[in-house]
Amino acid sequence: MSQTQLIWILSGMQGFNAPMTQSVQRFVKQVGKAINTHGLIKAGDRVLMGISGGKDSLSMAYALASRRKWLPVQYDLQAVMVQWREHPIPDQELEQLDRFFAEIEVPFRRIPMTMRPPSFKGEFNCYLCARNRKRVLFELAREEGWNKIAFGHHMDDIVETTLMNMVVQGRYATMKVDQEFFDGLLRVIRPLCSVRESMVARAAGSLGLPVMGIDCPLKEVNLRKDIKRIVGELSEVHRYARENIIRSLSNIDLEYLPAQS
Ligand SMILES: Nc1ncnc2c1ncn2[C@@H]1O[C@H](COP(=O)(O)OP(=O)(O)OP(=O)(O)O)[C@@H](O)[C@H]1O
Repeated sequence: MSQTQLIWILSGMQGFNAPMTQSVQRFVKQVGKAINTHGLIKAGDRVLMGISGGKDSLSMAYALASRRKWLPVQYDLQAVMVQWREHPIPDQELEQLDRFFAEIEVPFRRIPMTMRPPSFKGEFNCYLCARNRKRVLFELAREEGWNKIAFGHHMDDIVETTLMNMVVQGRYATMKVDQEFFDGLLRVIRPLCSVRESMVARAAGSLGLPVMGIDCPLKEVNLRKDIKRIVGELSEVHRYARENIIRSLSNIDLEYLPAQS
């Protein structure tokens, strides 16, 4: 057996602990930059990571777990998936997730929940789903003393939310990178805030993360999909359109605001 073959076999055995490829290194570095710029994770923090099984939250888990290995700053991590009974996940996918989290040494919990209680009569939508999931995670954090909840929203999510608020609600508002709740007892953080979706996708692909095919009947029809296409078109007009939309959120020139009608 040649030396190269041996290295290849050994790195395969290391799985998610194998040396990082360049695209993964770039991704983890960009996450670290956002964490440092916004002071998102500090020594002693207890961080609950919301895991959907999609590429974003799994990549986030990988980045936060990897950084913890080489940083002098220590923090606790736990991964939690709110598992909707209405959308059962195949056993094989669950096993792959369990294996991934065991390898990156992060405890992983699944909390089975019902999306629509029998008392619910209205029409279900993405907003209600996200609100239910947040409620479950907030309750868990309060009961167990986790002081931060991390979500895998990336730069494109933030840009899309900004445009959706402008177009649909006539509001210039966005998701916060670091949001305080209950007088600062709990904070919601978004460590992927300055990473483009394309960079997350490249890292997830290169790592071979066990990304689940999420079985949501609303995912192909929602408004976000249209806005995503428009953001893509804007970035063809200007390659830094996404970054500039984000910058504009803290660079508002009030002089140009029209009088309120
Ligand atoms: N079922 C869930 N349980 C726990 N956290 C969740 C769940 N679904 C979503 N989240 C958290 O909320 C974030 C945003 O959710 P959204 O449904 O918008 O996912 P997304 O942008 O497609 O990201 P992902 O690729 O992680 O699924 C996720 O990145 C994750 O951190």
